[in-house]
This record gives sequence, C-alpha cells and structure tokens, in this order.
Amino acid sequence: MAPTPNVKEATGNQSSWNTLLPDFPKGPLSKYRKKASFNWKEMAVFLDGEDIIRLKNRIFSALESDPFFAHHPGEELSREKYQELTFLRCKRLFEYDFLTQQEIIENPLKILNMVICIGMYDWSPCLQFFLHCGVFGGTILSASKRFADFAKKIYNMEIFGCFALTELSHGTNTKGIRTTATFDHNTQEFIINSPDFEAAKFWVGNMGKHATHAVVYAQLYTPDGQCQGLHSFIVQIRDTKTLLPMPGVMVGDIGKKIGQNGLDNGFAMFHNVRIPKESILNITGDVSPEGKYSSSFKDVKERFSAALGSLSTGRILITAVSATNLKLALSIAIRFSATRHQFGPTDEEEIPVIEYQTQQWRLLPYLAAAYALDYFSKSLFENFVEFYAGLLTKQRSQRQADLGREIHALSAASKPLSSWTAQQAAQECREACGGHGYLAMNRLGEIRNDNDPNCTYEGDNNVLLQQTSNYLMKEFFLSLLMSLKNPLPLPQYFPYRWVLCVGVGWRVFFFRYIVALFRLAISYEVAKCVSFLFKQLKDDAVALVDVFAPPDFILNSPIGKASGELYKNMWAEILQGNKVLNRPSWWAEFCINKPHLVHFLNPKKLRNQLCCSRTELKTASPTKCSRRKNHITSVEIYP
Ligand SMILES: CCCCCCC/C=C/C(=O)SCCNC(=O)CCNC(=O)[C@H](O)C(C)(C)COP(=O)(O)OP(=O)(O)OC[C@H]1O[C@@H](n2cnc3c(N)ncnc32)[C@H](O)[C@@H]1OP(=O)(O)O
Ligand SMILES: Cc1cc2nc3c(=O)[nH]c(=O)nc-3n(C[C@H](O)[C@H](O)[C@H](O)COP(=O)(O)OP(=O)(O)OC[C@H]3O[C@@H](n4cnc5c(N)ncnc54)[C@H](O)[C@@H]3O)c2cc1C
Repeated sequence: MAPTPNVKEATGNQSSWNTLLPDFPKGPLSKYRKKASFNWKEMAVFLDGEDIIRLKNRIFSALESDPFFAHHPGEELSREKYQELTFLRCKRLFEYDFLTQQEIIENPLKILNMVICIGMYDWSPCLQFFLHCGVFGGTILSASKRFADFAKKIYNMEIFGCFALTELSHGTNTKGIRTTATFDHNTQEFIINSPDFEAAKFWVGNMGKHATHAVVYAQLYTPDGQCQGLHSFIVQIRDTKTLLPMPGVMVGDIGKKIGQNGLDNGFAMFHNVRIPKESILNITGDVSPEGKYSSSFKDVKERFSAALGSLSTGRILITAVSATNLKLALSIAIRFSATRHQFGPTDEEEIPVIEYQTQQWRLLPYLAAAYALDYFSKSLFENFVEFYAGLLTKQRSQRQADLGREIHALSAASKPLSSWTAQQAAQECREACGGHGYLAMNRLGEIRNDNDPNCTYEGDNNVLLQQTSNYLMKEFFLSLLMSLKNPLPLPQYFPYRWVLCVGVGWRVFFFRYIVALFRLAISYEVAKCVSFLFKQLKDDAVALVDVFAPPDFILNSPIGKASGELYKNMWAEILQGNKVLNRPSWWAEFCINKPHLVHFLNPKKLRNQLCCSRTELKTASPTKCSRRKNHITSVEIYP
C-alpha cells in the first residue's frame, strides 16, 4: 500500500499551488467553492504531488493546443473518419513522447496518470496507444530477451500491435481457445491455423485496420501430436509497407460497437500460416529443434496461470480507467446539480437541486467511491509494479509466486467493483442531470458507453469474481489448517457471504450472518446519520470535484464547465451546431408534396362510431363484437 505522505511535506505552500492550479472563473459555482471546508488545491497536491500535477498540465495543454485534438461541436463523424482521426491522434501521442524511461523508473505512477489524462479526453486513442505499447509491447518485452530488438520497432511505430486471445466462440473460457500452433521440426517453423470460422480471433483492438503484428494465443502441438496447452506467439498479420494482409491471413473489422468507435476491433483467421520457431513467446515453455517440449513450470496449472499472468495488467489498469470515468461523470453531475435551480421555499426563490436529500443520496456515495477507488487503484498499481519488476528479472521466489496469485485475485475483484460502480454511476449521473443529461453534447452518454466494456473485456466481471472467491477459499482453508495446527483465532476478515457458500457445515458462521441481519435493524439510525453527513458533504461536493475534474477542454461538457454558467455554456454550444437554424433540406417534401391520402381519419366520425360500438359491444355476442370491432377498424371510420 502506498505510504501516506506527510501533509505539509506533500503540499508545499500556497504560492506553488496557485502556479500549478489556477483559480476557477467566478460564477454560479463560486457560492459552493466559498462554502468548502478545505482548500481544493491543497487536496490536489496532497493526493497527486506537484510532479504528477505538472505532468497532467503538460498533457492537457498539449492536447488543447493541438489541432488534431480539436473538438468539432455538432459535427457527426462517420465511423471510418473517427477511426482515421483516432489513429492520427494516436500517432501524435508517439510524437509527444510525454514520458522518458527515466521518468517512468523514478515514478511508475506517471504511466497510469498519462493513460488517465489521455483517456479523459477520449478512450479510443488512449486504448489504441496502450494496446500497442502496453499490452502488445509489454507482453513481448517481458517474455524474453529474444525480442529486445522489437522495442525500437514498437516505440517508433515501425510495427503496430494487438493482443489476440479471444475467439468468436470462446472468450472467458481460455482453455477453450482452438487456434493451433503445430511445430514442424523439418522446417523449424510453427504452423498457425484456425480450424474453422468459430475459432477466428475476434474483438481484437487495433486488428480491424492498423495492426501489422499480433500476439496470438494458440494451443501448442509438438510433432508427437501432444497438446502442450495455451501459448502465445508473435504473428505478422499485415505488410508493414502496404497494410495489406499477409499470405494465409484473413483480417477485417468487426463493425460498429456501442461505444469506443474510434478503436478498430477486428477479427482474423489463419490458414496454415508459417512463422519462425523463434516467434514463440517462451514465457511458459519452448520447443527444441527436434520438437521436444520443455517448461520451467512442472505443474500444468502453474503454466496456465503464468500464460495468463499478463491479463492482470489490463485488469489493474481498467480499475483505474473505470475510476476515471466515475470522476468524469461526477464532475459533470455535481457541477450541474450545484447550478441547476428547481423549486424552492417560495415561487420566486428556487434552490440548487444539490440541496435536495434525494440528489445527495444519488450522487454523494459515488463521490466517496471515486476517492476510494482512485486511491485503491493507484496503490494496487504500485503493488503490480513490484510484481512486474520481479517478472522482468525472472524472479522465481515463493514471494513472487504468492504476489502473482494475490495480484490476480485482487485485480479479478477490483476490475468488477470499479467498472460496475462507474457504470451504475454514469447512469445515475445521466439521470441526475435530467433532460440535459441526455443531450449528447454533455457527454454523459459517451462516458457510459465507453465505460461499458470495462465490465467485460480482460475477463467478464462475473466470472472473474469466481477467481477471487476461489483464492479466498483456498487461503481460508489454508489458514484454517494453520489455526487447527497452532490454535490462532479463526480469520475474522472473510465476508460472510463467501464463507456461507462453503455450506451448512459451518453453522457458527451462518449464525453470525443472522446477527448481521439484526444489524440491518439498526441501519435506520445509520441512515439518519448518513443524511446528516450528506448535509455537511454537499457543501464540499463542488470542491471535491474540483480536485479531480480535468480542464473544460478535456471534460468537454457544457453543463460540466468550471464556470458553472450552465445555460450560457449550453446555449453557446447549441448555436455552434451544424446548420442548427436551417430549415431541413427536405422542406419541399413537407411544404409541396403532401401525402396522397387513401384513407382519412375523421375524428368526429371515429368518436361516433366508437361510442356507438361501445354500446353495442356491451350487448353483442363475443364473436359478433370482435367482428364488429374489426369491421370498424377496417371500413367504418373511413369515408
Ligand atoms: C488501459 C486499459 C487497457 C484495457 C484494454 C482492453 C482491451 C481488451 C483486451 C482483452 O480483453 S484481452 C482478452 C482477455 N481475456 C480474458 O481475460 C479471459 C478471461 N478468462 C481467464 O482469465 C481464465 O480463463 C480464467 C477464467 C481466469 C480461468 O478459468 P479456468 O477455470 O479455466 O481456470 P482456473 O482453474 O480457474 O485457473 C487455473 C489456475 O490459473 C490461475 N490463474 C488464472 N488466471 C490467472 C492470471 N491472470 N494470473 C495469475 N493466475 C491466474 C488460477 O488462479 C488457477 O490457479 P490456482 O488457483 O489453481 O492456483
Ligand atoms: C470493446 C472490447 C474490446 C476487446 N478487446 C479485446 C482484445 O483486444 N483482445 C482480446 O483477446 N479480446 C478482446 N475482447 C474480448 C473480451 O476479452 C471478451 O469479450 C471477454 O473476455 C468476455 O468473453 P466473451 O465475450 O466470450 O463472453 P462469454 O465468456 O461468452 O460470457 C458470456 C456470458 O456468459 C457468462 N459466463 C461465461 N462463463 C461463465 C461461468 N463459468 N459461470 C457463470 N457465467 C459464465 C458471462 O458472465 C457472460 O454473462 C474485447 C471485448 C470488447 C467488448
């Protein structure tokens, strides 16, 4: 867990804060900013430190001053155009080169903050960049020194990568992956093959249009016909000079998604594609020139676990990515709620909707969750950095193994918690902004749609949670065995529900669950305390959001702007819309070419018919009545 910094040391002085974090414009939000019980700048510096804030400022101002990142209000980009613009923006990110290797080594949290800053602008270029450098590049470079020469090609975009594990018919169940890699010892090559279209690699980010290389997961077969399990290989899928598919590769784009449409998710089928023997990412095992398989992992399960180890990286990042979406949605909804006046003690005096308890109950718990998840995701990332350093230095200690399993268990729970919380919060924030929350320009729909796949990719949330409960069960029984051997108090820290699933044999725990239910009975008192708490917190809400809200350009939501000029900001954006005041181009279809009416609905006649039919219906037989009713529908009401 990240050490808690000393406040004074961590926050410097007032003048340094003001240079780093300029004041917000005066306006309707000033009232709440004055009520805050703390200094938002001091909090921001305490949480992030001056170094990270400088990095954030550098990234935000670079994007804001770059025409490639200009917003086009009211313009509807086609998916093809959005994909092109996303790629050009991704290329610019390489040219900016925001972080040096030295900076990353000194403070690895800078990588996480860079991903977050770019993602706050738009997740499509951010994910495209990270999938190539982080997921594709990270998997290859952590495999073995054999691929060191790939580093230059990855970071200067000589090649562009993707990570292809999922297939059309299998995603969560990685053991069900059916792409094969058969070793041909005569030619010292692996033959990559998709047995049928259901085994096509699918959903792969960057594969749809741009990727030239893929990390492909396949079942490895040695010449003796033995399947050695899931292994990963580097496969070139497109020509780096023409972007045309390589021989034996069929590759394409899977089509429009609910969100993240700047990203090109693709599919690929391999028809006996031959790759050099050295293309295997020999993380878990390798094949000798004679075709003999060897692995440093004796246990098949351990080998499988190591093969999937890189997935924890994505899950830890998605924990932070989802927390970022939570912060974006709250920045908009809290600022809106502090400036939107509806009803009040008198007709003349309306009050901000944040003053209503219901609005507080809907938003403030998520504001608390945003701080909790932000802190947790950063401390989990720091634990992961320690584990990853061990991976790079080929650590084989028990601590390294335990750390890997624990990070898997933690990330398999933190990704579901964070992504589901953000998804629910995005919807709540959309509704908390009323109709204006449903206007696309205010971005809550985009935030909700772009956060949505965080609940699915890198492992479906529901299934991943089973991984965590498996881990807890194993640890529980291990610690139980320990406690039976040397009588220590039973672990008190397991959530009841997980222990319950062990079965009725553990009646003592079941009883304690009943006690927990009695606790519900006292929750009413707690609810009253919470309402009192919210009454305090609502005056800090705007300042708490000021701590993590990005600049207006990045937030890109008129109702979420720092000025709080809700209506002016919206009106200005609406009037910038494309042809917003023009009559429709098809006006003649309305004014001149009237529809040629075959039937005319005469409301008076209809009323008479219906009234009379209603009387008849009361007396008529069922068959006559239905015929009568149908008759009316088809003939009576038209002349
Ligand atoms: C900036 C953000 C970037 C986001 C990028 C988004 C782009 C998206 C990319 C993708 O989606 S890539 C594809 C992702 N796909 C998955 O994540 C697949 C999910 N499925 C799995 O991970 C596994 O199939 C499973 C469900 C975890 C395993 O299921 P199964 O029941 O078959 O095996 P088990 O017996 O449970 O596990 C065996 C053994 O292995 C251990 N283990 C499993 N996964 C990991 C891991 N990632 N790290 C470490 N260890 C792992 C597991 O704990 C078992 O070990 P023991 O408990 O028996 O010791
Ligand atoms: C936007 C996006 C980008 C992606 N990018 C990539 C990428 O770059 N590379 C890549 O390889 N993949 C990628 N994926 C694929 C992603 O990894 C898979 O979608 C994910 O692993 C879930 O697998 P699935 O879609 O096959 O769902 P399934 O596993 O088929 O799950 C479907 C449903 O069945 C349920 N279910 C499945 N198994 C169980 C079980 N044992 N117990 C209870 N319920 C179960 C799940 O909870 C879920 O509700 C991406 C997906 C998306 C949406």
